[in-house]
Formats: sequence, C-alpha cells, structure tokens
Amino acid sequence: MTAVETAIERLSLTNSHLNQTSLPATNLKKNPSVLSITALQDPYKVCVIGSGNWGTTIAKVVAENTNNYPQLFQSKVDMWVFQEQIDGRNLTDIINTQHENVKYLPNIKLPENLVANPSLLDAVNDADILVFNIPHQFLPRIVQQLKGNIKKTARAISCLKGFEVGKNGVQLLSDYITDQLDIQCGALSGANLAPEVALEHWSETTVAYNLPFDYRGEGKDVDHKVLKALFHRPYFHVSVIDDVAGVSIAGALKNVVALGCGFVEGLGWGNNASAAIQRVGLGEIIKFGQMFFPESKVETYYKESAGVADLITTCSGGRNVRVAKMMAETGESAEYCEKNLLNGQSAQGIITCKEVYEWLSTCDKLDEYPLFTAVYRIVYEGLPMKNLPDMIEELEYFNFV
Ligand SMILES: NC(=O)c1ccc[n+]([C@@H]2O[C@H](COP(=O)([O-])OP(=O)(O)OC[C@H]3O[C@@H](n4cnc5c(N)ncnc54)[C@H](O)[C@@H]3O)[C@@H](O)[C@H]2O)c1
Ligand SMILES: O=P(O)(O)OC[C@H](O)CO
Repeated sequence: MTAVETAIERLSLTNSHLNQTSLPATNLKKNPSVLSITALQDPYKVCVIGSGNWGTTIAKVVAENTNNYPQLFQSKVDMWVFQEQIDGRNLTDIINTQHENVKYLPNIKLPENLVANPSLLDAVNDADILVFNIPHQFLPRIVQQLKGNIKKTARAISCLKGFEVGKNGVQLLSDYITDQLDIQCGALSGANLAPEVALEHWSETTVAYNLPFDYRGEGKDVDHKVLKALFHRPYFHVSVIDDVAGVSIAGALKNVVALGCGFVEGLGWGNNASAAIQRVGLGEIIKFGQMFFPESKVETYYKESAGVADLITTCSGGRNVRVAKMMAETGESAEYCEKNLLNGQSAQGIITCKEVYEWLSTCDKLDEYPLFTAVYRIVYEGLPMKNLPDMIEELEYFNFV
C-alpha cells in the first residue's frame, strides 16, 4: 500500500460515521430543555402597534403563539393599522377578510386570530403586552396619543430600530417609551429580514428585557419565560437576555452601515469592499455603545443575533442596502430611491444617519466615527461615494527624505 493509499484509508475510517444514516437523533442534537411556566388566571392580552413589513410579520408570529398557549395569552391579537385605501377598500377590511396584508406583506396568510384595528386606542384598550413595531419617525406622535390610554400595569417590547435624539440627548427607543408612558419596555432585534421570517424560513432573534422595580412576581407579570413563549417559533428561535442597550444600538446602527455597503455595491466594487465597510462599521457600532451606553455589553455585538448577524444579513439583502445601491446606480436622492423602490416601506438608515450625525456633532466626536460621518455626508451633502475609502481610512503616505 502506498503512503497515499494508507492516508486515504485512515481518512475514510475516521470519517466512516459521516456515512451512517441510522444514528439516533439524540446523538446529533442537544436534548431540548423544557421551561416550566405558571398558567395564568387572567391570560395576557397582546397588542401589536404597527402593520408594516416587519410589523405584520411579528404580529403573525405573536398570534400563532397566543393561539398555542391559552394558559398564558388571550388568543385574539389586535394589530393597529395606520388606515389606508387600497383600490377603494380599507386596508383593515382586506386584512380581516382575506387574512393578508396585501400592501406590506403580500402573499402571506395571516392567522385568523390576528385582527386589524384602525383605532389605536381601541387596539391598546386593556392590553397587558404592547409590541411596538412602526418606523421610528412615527413613534413620538403615537406615544402622545397613548398617554393616559393604556393599562398602568402594561409592559412593552420595542421592535423598532433607531434612536430618539432630542433634548435628552441620544435615547434608546425602549427608554423613550418607558419615559413617555411610564411602562417597562424591552427590545427585540435580530438578523430578521421580514420576508424570510414571514415565509417561516429559520432565523434567530434576540429579546432583551429587564424586570422592573415593581415586578409583580412569576405568574403575575411579564418575565423572560413569558417573552420566550410569546416570540419563539419553530422557525424563529429566540434568545432572551438583559442587555437592552446592546441589542438596540446594534439594531439601529447597522442600518447606517448598510447604506455604506449599498453605495459600494452600486458602484460595482464587489464583496471585498462591502466586507471592509462592515468591518469598519462593526468597530464604530461597538465604540458608540461603549462611549454613550456603557451599560451595553461588547459580547452582545458578536454573540447575539442582534449583533453582527443582523449587520451581515442587512448588508446582504436589506432595504437600506437596496436604496443606497439605487442611489449609486442612478444618482437620485435617498428619498427618491426609498419612495420608488419600497412601496411605502421605510429605510430607517436614512433618518438614523442624520440623528447619529447630529448627536456626534453635538458631542464633538465626528472624527472618531468616520464611516457614520461619511454616510451622512453622502446622503445629505452629496459628497461623492467614490471617496468613501479616503473618508474612512487614515492613510499613511511615504515621505522620502
Ligand atoms: N422589514 C424588516 O425586514 C424589519 C425587520 C426587523 C426590524 N424592522 C424594523 O421594524 C420597524 C418597523 O418596520 P416595518 O418594516 O414594519 O415598517 P415599514 O418600513 O414596512 O413601514 C410601513 C409602515 O409605516 C406605516 N405608516 C406610514 N405612514 C404612517 C404614519 N403617518 N403614521 C404611522 N404609521 C405610518 C404604514 O402604515 C406601514 O404600517 C423599523 O424600525 C424597522 O427598522 C424591520
Ligand atoms: O430591510 P432593512 O434594511 O430595514 O433591514 C431589515 C432588518 O432590520 C434586518 O434584520
């Protein structure tokens, strides 16, 4: 036997288990763990505020689970819909009869216990859990309407990706909801392109929530187990953690990085350039978290779906990258491309890069965030995209003496 034949035989022996097809399943995967959870006398009523591409998708996820766990949740889920007319019919009527959101999530069958409601105050009436899911530019007006009209004991989860920048400086949207409505609010974010989740293609997400000081105890209040039951599906795997800041920062800022990736993609520069933008972007995301939200944990950015996984998926196929690519290919403005490409949906990076720029400018920190600054200047000041490498790199030149 030659040395090569010996090596091949050894390799095939070592790998022989790979050819076995009859191994018991328990040898291939971890035993599933079981969460024990207290059944409730008054199951929680859940309301989803928003009905866009992600709003409708997460409402579908939630309604499937409220149907599954009658010990925990009332089956009916109200989804507040910003009313609009589609071919002369109310969008809410179409959703409630066809069980499909024909404008924002076409061709996806919605559960019948998901009810579209055009009245915000009626939808939130008596709700114990509020799931916020709207483009964040509309949040201030919505919380104004909710003030004094929600249950005092309600808890909330924000699925929004963005910041509130105002007189309180830069704020997480979950903190803004807590401040405005005096209810505890966590965050859900992950590598979750809505069309894929809606088709029930497997993905992961991260839910972050802290028990409030007035936590009423297990079986009486929302906790990590309740949130897992509300959001986890066989195709949508949920990890529940405490780091609300890390989850929210990563979710908001990856949209700015995705615009940068869209620019280089539209210029035809390929995958290497996109990877370079993501590398610099991840660094600026982590630095932003450590500088302005020191309670956020660095490990969230690389361990959780809300971190680098969301950055990768958004920069591969999200709406922000598509809008920026069209800007590069056509020379049109961000607003024009968003309007013409997205049929009423939003690319949140366009607003977020402005908010971040204003905040960094206030803090005199623009120099430390060259990518975020460059993206803003390209979108709002028309700087040439082809200068992006120079804008984000500290080049060292040779000086011959
Ligand atoms: N789409 C995704 O893949 C995805 C995934 C994860 C997270 N998110 C985040 O979820 C949030 C919501 O995104 P989306 O995809 O559900 O929304 P979207 O981008 O589809 O926006 C459309 C929604 O905005 C609503 N709207 C329009 N004008 C309004 C007004 N004046 N007042 C209130 N609502 C109005 C529309 O009715 C519709 O429900 C964003 O922060 C987004 O970043 C989106
Ligand atoms: O389509 P985008 O760019 O808004 O990104 C969608 C999600 O945030 C991806 O997780």
